[in-house]
Amino acid sequence: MTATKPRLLFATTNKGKLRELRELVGDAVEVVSLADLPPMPEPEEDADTLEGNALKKAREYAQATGLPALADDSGLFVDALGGRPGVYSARYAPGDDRARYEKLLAELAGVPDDQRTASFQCALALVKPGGEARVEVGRCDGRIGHAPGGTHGFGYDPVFILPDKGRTMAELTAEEKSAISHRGAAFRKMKPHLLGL
Ligand SMILES: O=P(O)(O)OP(=O)(O)OP(=O)(O)OC[C@H]1O[C@@H](n2cnc3c(O)ncnc32)[C@H](O)[C@@H]1O
Ligand SMILES: [Mg+2]
Repeated sequence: MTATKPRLLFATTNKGKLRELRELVGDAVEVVSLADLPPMPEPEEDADTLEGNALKKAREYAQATGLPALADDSGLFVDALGGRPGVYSARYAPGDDRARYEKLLAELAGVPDDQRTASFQCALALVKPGGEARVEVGRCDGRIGHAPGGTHGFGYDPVFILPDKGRTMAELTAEEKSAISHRGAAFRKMKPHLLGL
């Protein structure tokens, strides 16, 4: 007899996140994405923490669909900018990912290497249809380069250097990224709770 796999909504509009989360979860659950459902309004990300926004997104999508929902709120925290863009990373500059990392490089022009430290941080929230909620966080430390490099990943990956590897996040394979990333770290803490759905 085969048990039915739990269904889980990956509540994100970001294709890069969706790809990474799908690979992380493997075939343990049946993944539903927003693209599989009728269009619904995007939650307003007006909390002042990643945890708050992740919970808000997961709650609203779980309520709207009746499915357990996993949402991700993440950002890049740059020490020389007092932690900016942080929780506002998606809204740091209008346009695409490239416009945002180009603005970051411009803002950091002239800042020496030892002051270019930064961290990617991720909050994952799981909300069940009954409202039960859980949040897990993950973090990855590195520094901002002087020019983009690499074609993998998404977002700010081309300008985020892993000092131990001497490569940017966008120069890693998907597997290498997930093994060390903020999202991979948060996911590994969340995984047991996904299997218990
Ligand atoms: O809210 P959803 O629909 O999930 O999608 P989003 O792209 O708006 O996601 P966020 O609100 O969490 O904003 C995160 C920002 O940080 C960037 N980001 C998140 N994770 C990243 C990663 O692993 N590598 C590079 N950039 C990342 C991403 O490109 C966004 O600009
Ligand atoms: Mg967003």
